[in-house]
Amino acid sequence: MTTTEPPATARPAGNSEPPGNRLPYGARHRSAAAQRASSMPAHKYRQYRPLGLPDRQWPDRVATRAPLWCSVDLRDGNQALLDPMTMASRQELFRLLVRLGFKEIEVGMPVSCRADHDFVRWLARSGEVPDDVTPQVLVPMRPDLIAETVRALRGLPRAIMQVFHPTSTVQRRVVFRATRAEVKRLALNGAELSMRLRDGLPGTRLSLQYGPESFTQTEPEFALEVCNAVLDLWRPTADDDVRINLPATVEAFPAHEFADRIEWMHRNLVFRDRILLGLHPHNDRGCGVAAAEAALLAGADRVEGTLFGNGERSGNVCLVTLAMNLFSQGIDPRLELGGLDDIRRVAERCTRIPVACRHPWAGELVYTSLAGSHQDAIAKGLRDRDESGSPLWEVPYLPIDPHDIGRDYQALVRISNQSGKGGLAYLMRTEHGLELPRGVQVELAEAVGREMDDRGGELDPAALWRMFARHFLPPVDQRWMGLDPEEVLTRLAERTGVRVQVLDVIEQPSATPASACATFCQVRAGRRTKWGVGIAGDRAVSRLSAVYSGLHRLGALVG
Ligand SMILES: CC(=O)SCCNC(=O)CCNC(=O)[C@H](O)C(C)(C)COP(=O)(O)OP(=O)(O)OC[C@H]1O[C@@H](n2cnc3c(N)ncnc32)[C@H](O)[C@@H]1OP(=O)(O)O
Ligand SMILES: CC(C)C(=O)C(=O)O
Repeated sequence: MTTTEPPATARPAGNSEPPGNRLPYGARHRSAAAQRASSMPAHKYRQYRPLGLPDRQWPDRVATRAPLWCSVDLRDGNQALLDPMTMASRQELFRLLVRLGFKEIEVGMPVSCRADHDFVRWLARSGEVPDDVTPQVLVPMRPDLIAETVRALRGLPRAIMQVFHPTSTVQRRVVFRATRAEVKRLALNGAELSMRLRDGLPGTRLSLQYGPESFTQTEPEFALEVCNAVLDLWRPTADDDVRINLPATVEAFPAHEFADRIEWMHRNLVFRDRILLGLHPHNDRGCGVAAAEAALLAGADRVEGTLFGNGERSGNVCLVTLAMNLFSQGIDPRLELGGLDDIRRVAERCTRIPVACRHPWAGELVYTSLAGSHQDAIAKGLRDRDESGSPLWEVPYLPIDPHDIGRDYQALVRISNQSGKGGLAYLMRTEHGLELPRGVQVELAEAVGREMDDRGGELDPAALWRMFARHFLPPVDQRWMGLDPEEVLTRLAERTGVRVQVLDVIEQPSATPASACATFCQVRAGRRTKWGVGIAGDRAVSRLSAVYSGLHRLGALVG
């Protein structure tokens, strides 16, 4: 498609007519139809108008490389904090971002407050900006503020200055009270001044970036008209570093619509082969990551976002999630996320906002399973991996190897009343060195399940051991010591009149604790069977204890 007109089906955003292609979700399903209408005032809101890009290409593409990342933690992230960052926390976060490998970092809006200004000046003077890192600053399209911003940059060898103004229908009407032509003039005046000041800033290579703020609530053809007008003015050469940044200032529609609009812009922007096309997604609908991923497939080169999605309202797009999503597909994320828990702690300290325990990839609980069948599958997957030595990670329920982000396997399985034998066996093996035979696993799971149903909560590995010991390791009657197990069984049978047998014996020579020998015996008394366990430094004692344990569990020890 070569036209700059939006496709025939596109209508300006904000039109109140319902779109023609609504999908009646569940309309033919009886139970869906039975849901009654709510009293929510949905009439106050309008549905977006789909752009309608019939020959869209992005759905058939797959990601092959990481985009150019730009962290806006120190600007958009900071601007959203109730308690903005101190100079020390800005410095700490900047150093972290550099360590992680960000090459472009928005460091503030120098005209917004003294702290932002001072931080940019600190960067210019401190020598802390590595040669391959470019700081970015943001400035509204106001001549006085642009001039002041350029002054704040002096001394920095490189910088990106992002000039922006809102273009949405509602902001044109209520904020600027201006026509489209007047808003376009505002853009051109600011763009012209930025270019002039850029060329007069000695010692600084200044890259220009234009952002039509509220792009998602702007008619696509107007957003394109303004962007192309700015580009026509800047006339980027192959050597210039010029960028267009398309923000989902407010996430206003589903991810596929954002991608359609980005693909349409990508096809119709002038000088497209000489500029970087960036995204700045927010997360109002909770789809910031999905929207960014789709829009990258649609032609964008660069993404602005924050660590763990801190930012205005529901946040900016989370760059950790985007990068980890690529990593989990076998693509180098070009960010060093190997110490994700440390990264999270620094971000939490600087922003004073906790990262949710379910946050993708980074949350405290995201590699932990409490459900029995999941625990069983994870344990089997890890064992298969040990045995096969395959370099590929294929463990059920764990999309990546937790080691890759610095977690150990200890917290993978946690015991609750939802756990089954697989999870218990995993913890008994990894935490206590006991390889429980399947029969013992089953009996332990029954016992643990009953107790956990009564007491609720979680059973940590030490408590699990205590419960195991209570059920399977009764103190052996001293009168038994030195006896032969077979002899004990014969005597017991004579005394009780019940036939007592050992059906199965499994020995584990060097179990922990204390490198003891563990013996598991399945014992039958009459028709009933139970497993018993003996752990002792001496093999014979261990075996005798196991028989004793089995009989004890059967209630067969009388007298
Ligand atoms: C989506 C984003 O995150 S954009 C970044 C938002 N960040 C911030 O707002 C934090 C920093 N902002 C500030 O510190 C201040 O708003 C300043 C210093 C930029 C301006 O302060 P003030 O001059 O007192 O203006 P104030 O913010 O109250 O009002 C905005 C004015 O600028 C205009 N304006 C707002 N945004 C822009 C813009 N991007 N370009 C040009 N003009 C703009 C408004 O129309 C309004 O004009 P008016 O005074 O004629 O009504
Ligand atoms: C100014 C732009 C990039 C922005 O922060 C936004 O639109 O959210």
